[in-house]
Amino acid sequence: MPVVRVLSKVAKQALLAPACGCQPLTVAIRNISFSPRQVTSGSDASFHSVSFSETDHPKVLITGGLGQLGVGLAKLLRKRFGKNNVILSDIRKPPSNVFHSGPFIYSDILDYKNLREIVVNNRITWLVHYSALLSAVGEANVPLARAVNITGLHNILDIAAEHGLRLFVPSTIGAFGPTSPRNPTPDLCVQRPRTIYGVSKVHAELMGEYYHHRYGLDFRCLRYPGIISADSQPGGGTTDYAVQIFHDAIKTGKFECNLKPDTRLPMMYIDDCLRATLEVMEAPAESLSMRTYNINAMSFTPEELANEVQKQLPDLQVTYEIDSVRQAIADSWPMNFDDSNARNDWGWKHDYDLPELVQTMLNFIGSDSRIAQAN
Ligand SMILES: NC(=O)C1=CN([C@@H]2O[C@H](COP(=O)(O)OP(=O)(O)OC[C@H]3O[C@@H](n4cnc5c(N)ncnc54)[C@H](O)[C@@H]3O)[C@@H](O)[C@H]2O)C=CC1
Ligand SMILES: CC(=O)[C@H](N)C(=O)O
Repeated sequence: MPVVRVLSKVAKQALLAPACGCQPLTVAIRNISFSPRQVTSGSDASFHSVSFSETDHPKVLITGGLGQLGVGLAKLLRKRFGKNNVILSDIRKPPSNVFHSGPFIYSDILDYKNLREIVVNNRITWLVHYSALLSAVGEANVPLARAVNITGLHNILDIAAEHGLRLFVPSTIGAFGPTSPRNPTPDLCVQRPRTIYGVSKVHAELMGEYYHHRYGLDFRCLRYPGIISADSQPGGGTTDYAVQIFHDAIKTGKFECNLKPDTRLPMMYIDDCLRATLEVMEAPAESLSMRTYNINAMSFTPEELANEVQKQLPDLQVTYEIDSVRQAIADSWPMNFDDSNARNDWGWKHDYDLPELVQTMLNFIGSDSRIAQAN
């Protein structure tokens, strides 16, 4: 009898066996046609929560952790759960300050066995899956984006379901498209994105929710707006202009914007984004009426952002040289994001609006460049 069928039979017998106080048999989801963690539809979502009663803190693995968001998230989670309880991973070589700030491990999400080994050997309980190719770089390399964002996600889902992990996968405003309502965009509406990035993120939302209902996976997902950060560079997205303007304003006093001046997009300062991520991961399962939420802070156009920066740096010169790929993407994305479900269900509240964002970014980058000049 083929191995798969033997495993399937053993697992079925284990499920059918009378209650004996034994641990349920955990069999790799990949090797059988159903999961021992399978639940009937309509069952209480709170059943799915990983219990931390045996340990004070979750043990967290962050994939794709050397991008714009991962290092900041590791810092926040390490403050809360302890340095050694949060492992950053990526396929890139970490800079020395990151390498020395806490555990770092090589992990290619396309290597399923390596992922499983990391999860098992480190007794991981939470997985934050940040690896991805963003919207603009995804359009430049569709086969790679498809592999990382879709095949990689399948590996992550299977590992998380097999090992009973709480799984966070970020989605994005890019999961909506030209036929979605754009002003505002609610949680539930038509989603027909026109980028491989958007298609892969809708796929991630649906697969995560499916694994939640089918296998009891504790899947949690936030659709982030464009994220703005001072100490980490964005990885090739459509909203990158809103980070670059601060660096150019301070370094050269000139900024060439690749989107039209009136392109309105939802945006958020990184501290709000990372705090939202921690909050939704810590939210009691019974407070989550959904598993994928929009979160928002502000919406602005390049012109409005430039005007706000010019209040502090009046000499800043802004010109526009439109990138047609990015502009087409931005024109299909939400202009305003409705995040009322996140606010009602688990108390989401942003701290930074446009004036605070601009002040914080200029202070941060300004003090960095003064230090660099002094050295
Ligand atoms: N930064 C933003 O504005 C937003 C980000 N998000 C999502 O948040 C997550 C993190 O975003 P960022 O940090 O900005 O992305 P990023 O592009 O800066 O970083 C992604 C990381 O994934 C890594 N990676 C690529 N292929 C990999 C592989 N095969 N195995 C392991 N790692 C691999 C890269 O080396 C990179 O460090 C992504 O899933 C993104 O879609 C969602 C909305 C907005
Ligand atoms: C909004 C995002 O998902 C990202 N910053 C991008 O522009 O691709």
